[in-house]
Amino acid sequence: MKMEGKLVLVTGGAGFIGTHTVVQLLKEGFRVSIIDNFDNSVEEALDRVKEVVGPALAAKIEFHFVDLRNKDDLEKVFAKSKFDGVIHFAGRKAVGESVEYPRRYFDNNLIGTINLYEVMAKYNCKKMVFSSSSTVYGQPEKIPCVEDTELKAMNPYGRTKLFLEEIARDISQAESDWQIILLRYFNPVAAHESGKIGEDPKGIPNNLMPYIQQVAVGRLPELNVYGHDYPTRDGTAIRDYIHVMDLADGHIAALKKLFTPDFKGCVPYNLGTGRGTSVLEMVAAFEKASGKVIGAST
Ligand SMILES: NC(=O)c1ccc[n+]([C@@H]2O[C@H](COP(=O)([O-])OP(=O)(O)OC[C@H]3O[C@@H](n4cnc5c(N)ncnc54)[C@H](O)[C@@H]3O)[C@@H](O)[C@H]2O)c1
Ligand SMILES: O=c1ccn([C@@H]2O[C@H](COP(=O)(O)OP(=O)(O)O[C@H]3O[C@H](CO)[C@@H](O)[C@H](O)[C@H]3O)[C@@H](O)[C@H]2O)c(=O)[nH]1
Repeated sequence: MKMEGKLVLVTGGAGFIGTHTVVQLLKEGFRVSIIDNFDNSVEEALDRVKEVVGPALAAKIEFHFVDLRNKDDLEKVFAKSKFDGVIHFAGRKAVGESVEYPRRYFDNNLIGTINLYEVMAKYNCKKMVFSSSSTVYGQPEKIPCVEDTELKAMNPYGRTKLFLEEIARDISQAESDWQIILLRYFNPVAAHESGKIGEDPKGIPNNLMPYIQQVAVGRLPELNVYGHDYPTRDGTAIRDYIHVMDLADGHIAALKKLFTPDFKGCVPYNLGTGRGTSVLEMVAAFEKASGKVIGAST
């Protein structure tokens, strides 16, 4: 299907998954408009995206420094351009922080997304790919989880994702012209092969992979391995890690599906590999690939 020239709005496009997805969107022929408030990213990430894609494709990116909670600013972006669809990454994502400061998560993730739906409706843009998370399955009794596994969020961050999924389902149920895909990511890791973009969160990383990376380059002294008595092969917790470029391609596939004439309603898809890796296996794989020893508390 020809995507040449279609204009996609990418919220949170300066972030980890956003930057990698923008690269793939441009390569597929889309034009990209990015909204970000640099809450967890830096402007340089967008310069790096431009370097990766080269000047011809870089000319197809526009950027708006906007916080989604500011509906007036958001409206100005929609008033300027007619978007063919939206990929919505923007939000906060740290589970621990969400337990300590739940209102931050309700404010950013819920209000920001509700504003986005309102403005999209007003400007008749009704195609959305939404960043959900495998966290909506809580601690599933049976793995691998499939899309109709029971949904059960276990912390404020997870609850925002679950609420936002319910909101998407309610909107598409009530208004049949919406087309929404909910992508439930497992654990995104790694970086673009150029090494020019990657995962570089502000402050001390919450996630395993960027933490290991910062130990490798000497920014952090050692990795604390959380938990050694899980019922797993080496006692450390197992996750399903998916390469961020595969995840980015998953967004292109989802977006293309929204442009097929027979797609209707709101549909969830898992984005993972179906394979589990323990924390210690992840450390060993990183050591092998990088040639560096990762100091880890045992
Ligand atoms: N990385 C993961 O492990 C993971 C797993 C499952 C789901 N997700 C979801 O995927 C999405 C993207 O995750 P990521 O890893 O790229 O995170 P990220 O923090 O790197 O990117 C999010 C981007 O959104 C921006 N942002 C946040 N709030 C905003 C607001 N109110 N207005 C405008 N911009 C705002 C941030 O500055 C950042 O650039 C998030 O919704 C996250 O919850 C991530
Ligand atoms: O310093 C660290 C950091 C993590 N871990 C462990 O490493 C594994 C992976 O942790 P992390 O990268 O934080 O992933 P999750 O806890 O699975 O949470 C991520 O994956 C979820 C499902 O996709 C998303 O919803 C969340 O936003 C995202 O933070 C877990 O067992 C952690 O206990 C450590 O041992 N030490």
